[in-house]
Amino acid sequence: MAPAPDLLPLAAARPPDGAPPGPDAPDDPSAPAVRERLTAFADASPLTVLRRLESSAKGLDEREAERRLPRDGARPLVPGAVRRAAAHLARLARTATDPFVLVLAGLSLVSAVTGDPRGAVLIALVAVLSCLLRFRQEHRSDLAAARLRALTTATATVLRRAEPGAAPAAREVPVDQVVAGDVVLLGPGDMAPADLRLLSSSDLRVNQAAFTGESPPAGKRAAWTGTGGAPAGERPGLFERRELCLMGTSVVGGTGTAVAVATGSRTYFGATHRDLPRRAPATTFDRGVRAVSWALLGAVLAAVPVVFALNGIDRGSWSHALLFAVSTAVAITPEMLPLVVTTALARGAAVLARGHVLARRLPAVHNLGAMDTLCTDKTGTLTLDRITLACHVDPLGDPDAGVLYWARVNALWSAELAPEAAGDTIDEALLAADGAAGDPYEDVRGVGAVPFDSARRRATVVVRPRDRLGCEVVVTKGAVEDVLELCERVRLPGGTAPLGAGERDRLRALADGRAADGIRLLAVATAERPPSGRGPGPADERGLTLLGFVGFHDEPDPSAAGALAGLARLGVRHVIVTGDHPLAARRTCRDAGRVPGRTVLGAELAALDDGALRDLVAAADPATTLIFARVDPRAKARIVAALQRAGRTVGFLGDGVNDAPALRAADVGISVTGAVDLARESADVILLRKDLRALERAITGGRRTFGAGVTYIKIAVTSNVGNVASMLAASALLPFMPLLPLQVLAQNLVFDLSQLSLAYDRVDRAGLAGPRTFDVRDLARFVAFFGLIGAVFDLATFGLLWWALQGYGDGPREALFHTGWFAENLLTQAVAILLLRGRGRRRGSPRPARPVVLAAVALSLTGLLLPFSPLGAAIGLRPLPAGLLPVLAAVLAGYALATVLMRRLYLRLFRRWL
Ligand SMILES: Nc1ncnc2c1ncn2[C@@H]1O[C@H](COP(=O)(O)OP(=O)(O)OP(=O)(O)O)[C@@H](O)[C@H]1O
Ligand SMILES: [Mg+2]
Repeated sequence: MAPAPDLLPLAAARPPDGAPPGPDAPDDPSAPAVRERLTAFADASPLTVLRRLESSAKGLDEREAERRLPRDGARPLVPGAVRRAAAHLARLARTATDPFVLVLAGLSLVSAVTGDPRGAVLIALVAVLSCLLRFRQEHRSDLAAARLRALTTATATVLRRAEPGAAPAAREVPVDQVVAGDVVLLGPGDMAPADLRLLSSSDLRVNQAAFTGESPPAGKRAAWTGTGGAPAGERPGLFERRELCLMGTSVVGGTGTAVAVATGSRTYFGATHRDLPRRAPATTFDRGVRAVSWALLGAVLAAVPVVFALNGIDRGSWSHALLFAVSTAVAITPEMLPLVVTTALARGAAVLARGHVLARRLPAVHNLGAMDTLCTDKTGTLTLDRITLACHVDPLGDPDAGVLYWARVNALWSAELAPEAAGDTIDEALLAADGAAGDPYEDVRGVGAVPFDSARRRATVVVRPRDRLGCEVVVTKGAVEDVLELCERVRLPGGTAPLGAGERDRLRALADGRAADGIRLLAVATAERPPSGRGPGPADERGLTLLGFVGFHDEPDPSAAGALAGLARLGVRHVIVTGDHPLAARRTCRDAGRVPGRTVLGAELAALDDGALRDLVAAADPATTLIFARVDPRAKARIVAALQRAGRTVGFLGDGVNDAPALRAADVGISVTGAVDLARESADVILLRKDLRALERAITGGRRTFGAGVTYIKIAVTSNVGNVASMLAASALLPFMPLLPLQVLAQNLVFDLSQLSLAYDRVDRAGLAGPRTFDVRDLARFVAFFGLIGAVFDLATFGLLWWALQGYGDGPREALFHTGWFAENLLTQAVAILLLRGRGRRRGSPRPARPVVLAAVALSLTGLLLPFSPLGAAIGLRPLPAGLLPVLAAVLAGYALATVLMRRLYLRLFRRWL
């Protein structure tokens, strides 16, 4: 096998000053120490590095790797027990500093100071209980999420020998089993599994954006620059060192081999980031919640001073008035919101997992529900990526064995010289094709390769024919338009001829014709040159002569048509974003049962500014599929961003290295299990089976989860706002407080617990018909309509209670009034949950789930029975006289009837429910 191009003659290695540390050297985990160590590794020659790490270019043997594992590999950034304890503490701190808990703690303190120890203890209990509930739920969802993530961990390819003398073989191992001294093979889409010192490379480019924030990839070379002697101030930074690929960076193009010099917590990444900073943009749902929270905060700020003043002025006890005002503030806030949302999300993720869809991040479930546009690539998503050779033709379109021969030379030596980039389905199809003349393995010897990557859309090898001394052949194959640009001549049956403009047009038309038939056409071109003595670079692809074309079949995925039809029914628009030919994309689109719409080329895209691109995507016809063809990876991400600017919630489904930037930019990045590591690591959701129909169920699942959250918020805010409004009115009308502060809190707690059940409810089918949005105006309308009914019936209750309790003395009357209103509140709340959760059985809402029914029953029983218990007595409730029950029943019936009527009116007016 030919030597790898950038590999330094190892014998020339000279150990520089400041030799790098050996494998068993003690390590200082601080960032400066790590930087120092890595610099020493970069300064040293490859041979020195390998020697220091007691390894060789052939890799470690399995026994040695195993010996190093406990010390070196499988090392999480922080030991497991410490990490778990830290996570618990952090979670506890988070729940304990929740604003609601802080308010309760403050209230408890005020009660203690104002001489109400019983109140203080009760309030503290409420705070602790809510803390524990939330802690447990978050812990469980974190565990579930970690389990799901573990199913999709990345692997690395290392060279290992079965035993010390044996030949090395490439082996896939989980990233956490890579040890210092392991020789790692890098290809497009791989993530650096450790801090690596390159041993050889070919046109290697690495994305370091996670550290440097710069998106253009950085070129890397194994060449030893020997900067060891330079003064410290003039040394390049770690990321400018071309010899190093640091953990957390990923390969976007080219190939390389490298030795792992540091793993886990000893890496630069480990020293600087204890936790991977994954950008988690706010979901549509989060943005809605934030808007609601601000509105409620405004309501609290407006209500509290009024309540305080009314109760203080009227009744003289300012400390009591303060307590009451703060309790009112607590009553208005939907404290259970985070808990309900995480519970619903965890449930949603579990349901998705049953349908073989993994949510790597919980909030992605919401975005699945909100997604209104799905971008997909073509190859491997809409097609099966089962590529077979269809034709090999000369520039006139006639069958020609010579073209196939050179295409195979290119495929074989690409795979041979850059094995890390192997696995390309086009190359595999070429190698599997038989019937070609000559044996590229015997006739020529590879000198160097510039492997395929999506931005260049071509692959080049340089070979030396064995029968012709003093001659090298550059062989390029790739996308027709791109290769034609590089050609100066064309080989025709009579000999070669210069490639004029007319001839170029003819060749392009020939390629278009094939593409429209669904054939994937690659151009093949060669150039002869005297041996140059160095490896090839993109600059060598010059003065080529076009030999002809090789064409491939790629079967359409039979599940695609059904899946895309399903998406259309769900109201999700479809966009194709592909690196392939525009006509091939249109053909695939038609094969998948969709009408191809406007088709935009990568070159056109580059000429548009962001605003124009946004207008273009906004103007696309929703009934057709918008197509972007011949786009490179960065343009894919740009298209996603443009759709987002046009107000869409965008999903991106892709499996290639060229999809990674778009997967990250999308609201939901979706990938499949077979995808390259980089694509899977960039995605939020993974389809465990390669069946697009799973996506339809996942979207419905996302909408359910979104719907459950919205239902909770609507019901909670409606009843809280209605309740506080009547509390305000009562403060002004009554000679005493309508409820004692403790009673307000107790009532609030039971409300919240009962509303928790909504996370388990069945969702109104109408909520699944289209992408979910969170419309704050719609929420405000809902609250105004139904909160009003609540307040009206509260006031009716006040009047009736006032009238019914005439015969009692001042003290008992006040206590009974409190009890009556307390009971009535809980009963109406139970009715509200059952009636507001959907548009009604007759209009197609499903029956409430059992937890919801149980919650409603428990709520009613608490309202009726708590006054008879010691706990009720402790918060100042008295047993209700039997005579009051008919009064309560009448109000309740009135409330239920009014709500049903209002629901009908509301639906007629606004034609939508939750
Ligand atoms: N191994 C290869 N050698 C040479 N050229 C190739 C090779 N593989 C692909 N190409 C060319 O590069 C183009 C772009 O490939 P890329 O992988 O970016 O996208 P794609 O796989 O065609 O499409 P999609 O984005 O839908 O997955 C291909 O259409 C083809 O013309
Ligand atoms: Mg692809």
